[in-house]
Amino acid sequence: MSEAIKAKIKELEAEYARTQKNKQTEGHLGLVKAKLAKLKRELLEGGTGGGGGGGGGRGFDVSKTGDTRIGFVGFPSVGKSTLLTALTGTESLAAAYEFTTLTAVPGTMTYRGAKIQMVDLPGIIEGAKDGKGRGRQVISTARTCNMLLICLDAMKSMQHKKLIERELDGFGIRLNQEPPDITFRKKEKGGLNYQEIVPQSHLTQETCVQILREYKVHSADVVLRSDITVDQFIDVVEGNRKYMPALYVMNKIDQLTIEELDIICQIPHHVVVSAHHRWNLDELMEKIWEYCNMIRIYTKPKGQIPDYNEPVILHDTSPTVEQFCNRIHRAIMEKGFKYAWVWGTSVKHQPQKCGKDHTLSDEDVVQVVKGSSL
Ligand SMILES: Nc1nc2c(ncn2[C@@H]2O[C@H](COP(=O)(O)OP(=O)(O)OP(=O)(O)O)[C@@H](O)[C@H]2O)c(=O)[nH]1
Ligand SMILES: [K+]
Ligand SMILES: [Mg+2]
Repeated sequence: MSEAIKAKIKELEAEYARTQKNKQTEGHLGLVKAKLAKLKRELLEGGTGGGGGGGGGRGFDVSKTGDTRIGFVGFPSVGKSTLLTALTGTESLAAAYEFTTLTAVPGTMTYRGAKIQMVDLPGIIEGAKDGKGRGRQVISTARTCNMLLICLDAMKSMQHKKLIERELDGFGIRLNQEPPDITFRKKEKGGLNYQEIVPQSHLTQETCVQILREYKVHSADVVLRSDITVDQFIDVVEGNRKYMPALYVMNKIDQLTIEELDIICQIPHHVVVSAHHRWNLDELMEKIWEYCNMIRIYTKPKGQIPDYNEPVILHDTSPTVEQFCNRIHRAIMEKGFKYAWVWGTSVKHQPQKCGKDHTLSDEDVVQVVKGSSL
């Protein structure tokens, strides 16, 4: 069954490769891509060892603790375990042979009051997403993280970066990409309502119709608010994509010359480190904080001083009071939230009475006032 799917994928990939890319063929190519996306999903969901659904495959059984979870992904022996030990103090066996780490090893650290869980993972190899090694388990666990550290050996070919990206991409993980700004809503009837708010350089109504037909969707609202690619459109139709921030951690820089270092520094989203010598880990943490969009909000119980030791961590550049409340307890918004007193840079007056839609800033202090407490 999976052999048949793989053969069909090969056939479609060949067709895609030999078709000229121009305006006339765009619709057809879109259709080929949609067919490919569908088949690849079937392959992932149907393969051995996978739990099916939710992107296919089951991750390692590591309970999530703390505010933020960061996963280490990379080829064998790039130094993931050495890095985990250097950052968290949790001993994860490191050695000069490949596949030293065979399961997920969590470690924790506190940074600027946030409790960060770091998860060292087994090395992955090419073909991981199709079930090679523990790849699918690794990538499934990676999907549960707030952010990924793509660990690379700075001495090795940068081809490895591409290979890792392809493996993650094949599992529905989109690195350092925003979800496309479009509305896609399936309907019972009424045909396709296609609207371009922004002119499209890749997608046309015809391509859109063809792709949706492949998914047996005949009626839908499609509103395009940004200029997107055919692949991005298919992502939205497929659903279940995971958009994650990622940093490329270029390890073992102690082995490089200055000239080699200069070249590596051109890679976007990179941080150079030496896990072994603990070089540049400060910058790594600084960047992790930035990439995870971490914001600290201090809670202030009525009549008490704010709790500056245990900030509530939100992962958003502009979180609202409502998001803050939901992070503490779901029931707050449902049961009697009236307003919040807010101190800090997000407000003019100290304190200021704010509604649920008010946008908070890093290090604001918030006191929630509930109806029942009056
Ligand atoms: N020179 C140098 N060697 C390093 C550095 N970090 C790790 N190593 C070495 O690289 C080898 C592999 O390190 P590990 O931490 O086991 O690598 P890993 O990525 O966890 O490997 P697997 O678990 O097998 O996938 C070990 O011999 C480490 O001592 C570094 O910054 N510089
Ligand atoms: K190793
Ligand atoms: Mg390891």
